[in-house]
Amino acid sequence: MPQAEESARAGERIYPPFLTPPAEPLSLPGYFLAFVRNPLGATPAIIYREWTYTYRDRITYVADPARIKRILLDDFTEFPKTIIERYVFSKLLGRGILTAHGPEWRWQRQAAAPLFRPAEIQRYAPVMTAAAEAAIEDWRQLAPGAVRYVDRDTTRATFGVIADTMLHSRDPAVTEALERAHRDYLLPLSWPGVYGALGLPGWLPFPRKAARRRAEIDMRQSVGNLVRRRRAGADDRDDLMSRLLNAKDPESGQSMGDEQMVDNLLTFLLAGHETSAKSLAWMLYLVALSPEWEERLLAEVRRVAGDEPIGAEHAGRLTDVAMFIKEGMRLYPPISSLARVATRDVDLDGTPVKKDGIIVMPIFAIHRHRKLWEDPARFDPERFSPEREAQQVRYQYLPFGAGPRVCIGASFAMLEATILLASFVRAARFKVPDGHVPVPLSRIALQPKGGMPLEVTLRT
Ligand code: HEM
Repeated sequence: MPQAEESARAGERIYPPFLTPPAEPLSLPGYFLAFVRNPLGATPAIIYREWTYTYRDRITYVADPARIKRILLDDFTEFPKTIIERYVFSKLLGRGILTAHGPEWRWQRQAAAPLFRPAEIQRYAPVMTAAAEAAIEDWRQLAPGAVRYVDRDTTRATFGVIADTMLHSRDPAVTEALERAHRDYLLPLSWPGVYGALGLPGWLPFPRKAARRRAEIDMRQSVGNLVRRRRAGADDRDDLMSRLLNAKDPESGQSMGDEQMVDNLLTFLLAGHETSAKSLAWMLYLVALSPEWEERLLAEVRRVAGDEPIGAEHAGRLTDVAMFIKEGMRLYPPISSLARVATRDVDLDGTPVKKDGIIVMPIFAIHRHRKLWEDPARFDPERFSPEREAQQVRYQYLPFGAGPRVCIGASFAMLEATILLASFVRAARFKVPDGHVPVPLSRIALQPKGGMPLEVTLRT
């Protein structure tokens, strides 16, 4: 069974915890069980060192940047998203921007795109700064060194940011429905995932399926109420909600109905905070593991921002912070794999893939691939110094995906991570409780299993 390995330190070298992949190809029941427990544990070891690997004629793992470019960019219409997304998300996210295809996807993407232009994103910075300050304010109530599940703090902060920037609303009903969703929706998530991957029917039962369905209905209802209230009121705020309400499909001339609005708002609410929250929790863990980088980040933040609240005007100059964030997302990519389906029999530069075959791009493994990274398991933000980053191939580093379906929120997420991480490091010290080793667990976002407890001590 895969195990999280102890972080080992050899001098300055830090090897943060990893999940050992299965060395031998798994039997079908073995694959199924491993996937349900933790999809990362089903990723075969061979794909950490070879470019492709086909499992039972059905799933082709691809780690090669050139082939990935072809799938995600050059021939992207031939490799759409898979039935896995439909099984995992469709009742919740319907046919919104994340799950739709072709023209139906394109116009929704175009409708949302203006909100993610660089100038717009800068405007969201004060909300991000306020979210960081609020988390730090909570920590002020703690005794020095108190153990805190920092993933909960980062989740509260990033949820607040997305709700305030995209919806201008912190409706308690929406917050509660989404909090419950963590328990009832995310945990049984890998069941429909493995059904989709192995081509099994989606109606098969799985544990807590009814609770999951209730969570879906709950989340949709609470966001649906928001949409109805906005339609009813005279509200001219320029946010995601109003952009989407005013957008029109160029083919049909129709605007979005309530259901499609809910599809998209939920997509942004979930895609826009869960990933950022979990990656920030991993980054605070990495800060705690590396006193050297803690000092370096602190010195940079003080040099650039002094005691001022950290905002967009500082973010561009926080270059060590940016390197650290990129390395954090290399070792713990919030989305640990991407999947696409072949629409016809295809030869992927020597690797045959049958029509309807699933192609998995295992980002977690690609980010630790032996042919792509030197000493891949080592924590080393210097990999992302401008000189060394320039030598990387675009498609070897994929935290935000690539091609036309690249994460629309990538710059938003980078600014948010910079402001939050810089604010947190300047305000507090973090220590890993004795003997604690977090295990990476893939559930939409890559999370530390059971949460991320850290001892937090405010700097005076
Ligand atoms: C660290 C934070 C984040 C990470 C690592 C991340 C990662 C990703 C990845 C890998 C994809 C591509 C999925 C695929 O190709 O199958 C994606 C898509 C998407 N992300 Fe993000 N994301 C993050 C934050 C955000 C934020 C802050 C937002 C919104 C404010 C957002 C909204 C979306 C949306 C709407 C899509 C679907 C885009 C499309 O299909 O056109 N994400 N994200």
